[in-house]
Amino acid sequence: MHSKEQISHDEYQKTADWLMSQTTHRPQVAIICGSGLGMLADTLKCQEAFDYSDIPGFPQSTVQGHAGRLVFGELKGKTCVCMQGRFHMYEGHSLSKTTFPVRVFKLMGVETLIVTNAAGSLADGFHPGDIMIIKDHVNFPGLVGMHPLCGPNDDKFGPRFPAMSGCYDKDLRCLAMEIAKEQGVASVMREGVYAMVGGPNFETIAEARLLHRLGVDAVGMSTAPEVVVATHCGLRVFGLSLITNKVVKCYEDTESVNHDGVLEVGRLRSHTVQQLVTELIGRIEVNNNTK
Ligand SMILES: O=P(O)(O)O[C@@H]1C[C@H](O)[C@@H](CO)O1
Ligand code: HPA
Repeated sequence: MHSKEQISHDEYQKTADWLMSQTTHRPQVAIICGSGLGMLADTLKCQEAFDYSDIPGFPQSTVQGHAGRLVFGELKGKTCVCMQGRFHMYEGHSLSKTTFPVRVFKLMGVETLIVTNAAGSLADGFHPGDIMIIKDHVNFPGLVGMHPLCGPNDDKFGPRFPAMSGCYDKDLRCLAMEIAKEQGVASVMREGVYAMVGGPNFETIAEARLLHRLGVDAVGMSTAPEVVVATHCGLRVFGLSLITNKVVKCYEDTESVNHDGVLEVGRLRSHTVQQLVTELIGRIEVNNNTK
């Protein structure tokens, strides 16, 4: 894997220009769908969709539950672009490729990024089916230099040393919690810290215990690089983790997690997640996209 592959500004621009030549939609909000959460795109009206394989420069999705389609459309008066399928480091993509669409969205005029993922819970009191608003993250690969911003900095996107202290927008987190209360789903809502690990294996019990002791509430294999790149280029970010399983922390526990189970919880909670994200997008303040 080339974790430090460099992608030039021109390459991002070419993809953005190609997409803008193929659709008249000018998105204000981008959504990245996590495992089993691709149905978020189904809510978009006046859809135009592109297979990743047809988009110049786009990587390909290889994971079950990640369709590999970029869907444009309207939702509650906002123009959106939705990734039905994301790219993970463990698929062998470089981190630049993993986060490639985020910079393309920026160049297309997107202002707000909504990231979703499936995650296992470590926090006591979190259960499968709960929806965690991401308050902050621990980017484990990033801490050891497997980081999408490694290499020469592209000043056109952002500064060499970006701050990450407020990377999950506080107002959007409050708004989402308010909406959840109005929709009568407050009892399944949580807020917490997401940690990204490299995957693709699920955690050992010792790893689970370590993460728990470190104060991690939910663990997954994505999202942090996308959020880092989005924050670097000035996008406002909101993140949700759907808790699909409890991470096994006891040697006596006979339960074990698998990807089909992860996807199944996505299906079961699809309606709730859709309702929440739809209403949030409806209430997000955006400017006109003049690209
Ligand atoms: O794309 P996300 O982070 O939602 O996918 C999670 C992590 C692994 O890719 C997979 C494990 O079931 O789901
Ligand atoms: N660990 C890591 N990634 C995950 C999990 C998990 O338990 N569940 C869904 N994605």
